[in-house]
Amino acid sequence: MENGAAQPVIVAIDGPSGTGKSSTSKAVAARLGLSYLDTGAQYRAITWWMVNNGIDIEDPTAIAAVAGKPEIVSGTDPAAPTITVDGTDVAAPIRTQDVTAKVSAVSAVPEVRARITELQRSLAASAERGIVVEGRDIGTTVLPDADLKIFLTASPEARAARRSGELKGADVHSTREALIRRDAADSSRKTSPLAKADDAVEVDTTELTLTQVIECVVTLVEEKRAAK
Ligand SMILES: Nc1ncnc2c1ncn2[C@@H]1O[C@H](COP(=O)(O)OP(=O)(O)OP(=O)(O)O)[C@@H](O)[C@H]1O
Ligand SMILES: Nc1ccn([C@@H]2O[C@H](COP(=O)(O)O)[C@@H](O)[C@H]2O)c(=O)n1
Repeated sequence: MENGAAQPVIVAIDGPSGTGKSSTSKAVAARLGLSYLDTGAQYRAITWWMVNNGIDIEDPTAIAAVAGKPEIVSGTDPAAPTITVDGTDVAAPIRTQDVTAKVSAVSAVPEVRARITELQRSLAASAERGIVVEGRDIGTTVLPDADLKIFLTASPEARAARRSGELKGADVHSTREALIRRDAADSSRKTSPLAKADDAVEVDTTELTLTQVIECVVTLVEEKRAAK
């Protein structure tokens, strides 16, 4: 590129729950001076709004009818990512067990996905230096032309152990069952299910430390940048 300015790089990181997408994406973006977008937080935010507004989350027609109402704003600084709904900071309430249990039903509604996908594409397009976007359908649907696509995996046992550590000793067995249930719902929905893009690099993180995963992804991004 002219004047030595680096071209923006778009990185898509997908995978099932608890594979390390958020931790990896945030760290990679911070290391490389890129923006960062947690798309799961956006689906959680719209779910939080539905619950708060008394929408029956078992009724896709009711969800579809109001999917355009909440204004969801994501801050993409990897050092301090933010998420607001109609101006309210929802970073904490979107992480409750209640929202986690309901988010797959809301995110399966095509009108919700269309709305959130538009937001994601617009944020990616405006990221001057590039962006790391993590989710379930980024490589397949949201940003099919991403420069680099990564699909993170890990055994259900490793993921449950990581999550229950995070949830201060939550029962590993029930955590594992809940992860598997959410992945099954996300993988089986009709509209842009959780899936590995054909051209994604799969990284199994079961036996890797978080630092090793971050190094692996940083190397892959740098290789792509060098080849651009
Ligand atoms: N390779 C790893 N080794 C050990 N722990 C890890 C590893 N990667 C992530 N973790 C830890 O596992 C937990 C889940 O990671 P993270 O939230 O990044 O996963 P995720 O894929 O974004 O999950 P979700 O899709 O449910 O949001 C965190 O506590 C994180 O610190
Ligand atoms: N691209 C995406 C990202 C997320 N979802 C849905 O949101 C849920 C929460 O995601 P977390 O990463 O915060 O755990 C997830 O279970 C999906 O239902 C999605 O559909 N597409």
